[in-house]
Amino acid sequence: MTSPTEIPQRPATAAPPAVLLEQVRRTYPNGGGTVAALDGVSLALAPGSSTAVMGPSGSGKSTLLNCAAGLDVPTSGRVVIGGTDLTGMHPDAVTRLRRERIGFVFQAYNLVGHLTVAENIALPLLLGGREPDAHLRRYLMAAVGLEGMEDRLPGELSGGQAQRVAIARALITRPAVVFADEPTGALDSRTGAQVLDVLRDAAATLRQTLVLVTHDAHVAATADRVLFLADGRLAGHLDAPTAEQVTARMTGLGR
Ligand SMILES: Nc1ncnc2c1ncn2[C@@H]1O[C@H](COP(=O)(O)OP(=O)(O)OP(=O)(O)O)[C@@H](O)[C@H]1O
Repeated sequence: MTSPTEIPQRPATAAPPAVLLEQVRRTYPNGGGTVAALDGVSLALAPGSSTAVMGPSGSGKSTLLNCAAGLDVPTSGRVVIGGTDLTGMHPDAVTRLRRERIGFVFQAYNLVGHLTVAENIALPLLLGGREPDAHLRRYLMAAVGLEGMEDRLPGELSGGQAQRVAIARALITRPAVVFADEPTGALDSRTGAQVLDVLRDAAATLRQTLVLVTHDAHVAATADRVLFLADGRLAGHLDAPTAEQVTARMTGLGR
């Protein structure tokens, strides 16, 4: 098993925010008018920090993640990833930036059914014309507890194992920022907790910035900061909170 300390680290520099949002607004057509899924959200996330995003259903959490990760385009406002402004960028350039600097873990795993575990993990690199780093791949397989399962197909995996593959796939490009949208939402609570430990430990080892949407106060309480959304707007934050504090704040938001 490869020691995490053998993985080359990103240099610690006085870097710009890993993620910067300025007055981000995203509207969708709704009947004759529009609905604002995000209504002027501004935030800055420090490199290497972990942030949980919480809020009632429909408050804009997924829209926030999708806009911040370049998967969706704000109607107005700016998204800046590690100093690179996505505003007005050609979609191909956004795709490249996403492949190189952003990892995304979805609730539904989104693995490619006819590719093996090893092929799924290597996919983001192969799509970008890069070869997987064998050393990092071995480290990630061990870190997510999938050693020996390289040749399995997604259909032969449990939900927890599939999400571990998705995590390894999100980290194989050594992204600066990892976004996870309810990554444990489809798992039982014990498996979910294990998968989350894997994600947190690997992100910390690789010094990645982690942004996580969750409905679980215990999960949120493991982050450095919890951001609360209501009706598409930021409705406060808590730093290093307990699960009880998070639950109390969510209750205050009407959940
Ligand atoms: N593609 C879309 N077209 C129209 N409306 C949308 C679209 N995507 C999201 N919305 C609306 O925007 C609002 C925010 O949705 P979003 O999925 O971001 O919320 P959420 O907080 O992630 O919700 P949940 O916790 O239920 O997943 C909701 O009112 C939703 O109906």
